[in-house]
Amino acid sequence: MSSITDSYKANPMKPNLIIPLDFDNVHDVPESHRWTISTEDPVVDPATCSLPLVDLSDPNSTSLKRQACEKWGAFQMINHGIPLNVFEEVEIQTRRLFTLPTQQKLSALRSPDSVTGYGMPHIQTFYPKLMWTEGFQLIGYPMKDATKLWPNQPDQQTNFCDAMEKYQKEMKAFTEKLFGMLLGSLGLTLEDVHWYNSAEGFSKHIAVLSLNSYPVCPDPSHAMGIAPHTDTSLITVLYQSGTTGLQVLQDGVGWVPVTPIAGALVVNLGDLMHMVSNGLSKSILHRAFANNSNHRVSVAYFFGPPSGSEISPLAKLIDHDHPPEFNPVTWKEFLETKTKHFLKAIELLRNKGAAKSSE
Ligand SMILES: O=C(O)CCC(=O)C(=O)O
Ligand SMILES: [Fe+2]
Repeated sequence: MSSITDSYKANPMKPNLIIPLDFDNVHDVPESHRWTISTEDPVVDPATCSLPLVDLSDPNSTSLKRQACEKWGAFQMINHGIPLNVFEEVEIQTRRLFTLPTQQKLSALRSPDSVTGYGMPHIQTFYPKLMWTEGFQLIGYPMKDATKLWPNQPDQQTNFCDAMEKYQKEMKAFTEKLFGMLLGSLGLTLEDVHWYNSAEGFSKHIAVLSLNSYPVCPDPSHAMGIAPHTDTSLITVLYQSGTTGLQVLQDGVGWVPVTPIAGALVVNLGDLMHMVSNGLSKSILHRAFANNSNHRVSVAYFFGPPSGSEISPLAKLIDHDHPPEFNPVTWKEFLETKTKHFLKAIELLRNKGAAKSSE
């Protein structure tokens, strides 16, 4: 954990960019938040093109998973085995947090060089217009922030922290399994992953939980909920609370809306998965919009390796015809590169020699 924080310390966010809009007191989209949404990549009709849907209980879904990794870098999944009340409870607590008065939420404002607390996503740094969102990030049991958010409500502090702890526990067990399954679809096993073997399995894995809020917006076509980005994780599991807004970019097709399916979760494959799979698994570019009738919330669990582990294409995927596409890097170094160079980070780590030798 400490070295993830160090990566943010190296590139702290401008303090004024961390503070979300005072959503309680706006009735229009201010100029600072008014986006011209490019139509270069059109939004496609979800009836004609949609993310793959993987039934995790289906033993024959391996090739679908592989295709989802390679072609999309994302999928929805059903029959994941996580009880629905876990999501209901995390959604109730998430909404409870974001409907607090603005001043109350600001009492838990994230500091510029930190990972956890209330504020705008780090990617705000890379866009000239402000986003129509607010977030709260946490690792573990967030009692320090809960006492600031609900200073006179010890029961609420505990209920919030307990729901978040339970959710992270479920997600930890689940993402470990899912990571193994996705490796399996690429012809690999957990034993092929050096940091899995050297760090007592997954016990030192780093994960961050991000609660996202997209308040009702008077003019959603001129506002951006969360701007296009790839996740820095190995895998991200996203609960999108039954509200539309998420879109993924499919090359040559356009922005594909991810229509919520009751009980389903979205999986995004991140930059680290792209690198360890030697480019086989796509790191998906995605964005999300607010809407003008419902307050959209989402809960993203970012699953990554132990912070000091070396990220490099897995040895089993490398041979004469498949040289390593990326130079080895620690997660800490990658995060530093990403917080500085954003979407160009992956290209900066590309092994230029491999590109030449495979030409
Ligand atoms: O709210 C969503 O659907 C997407 C959130 C997201 O992309 C993120 O937290 O990284
Ligand atoms: Fe994301």
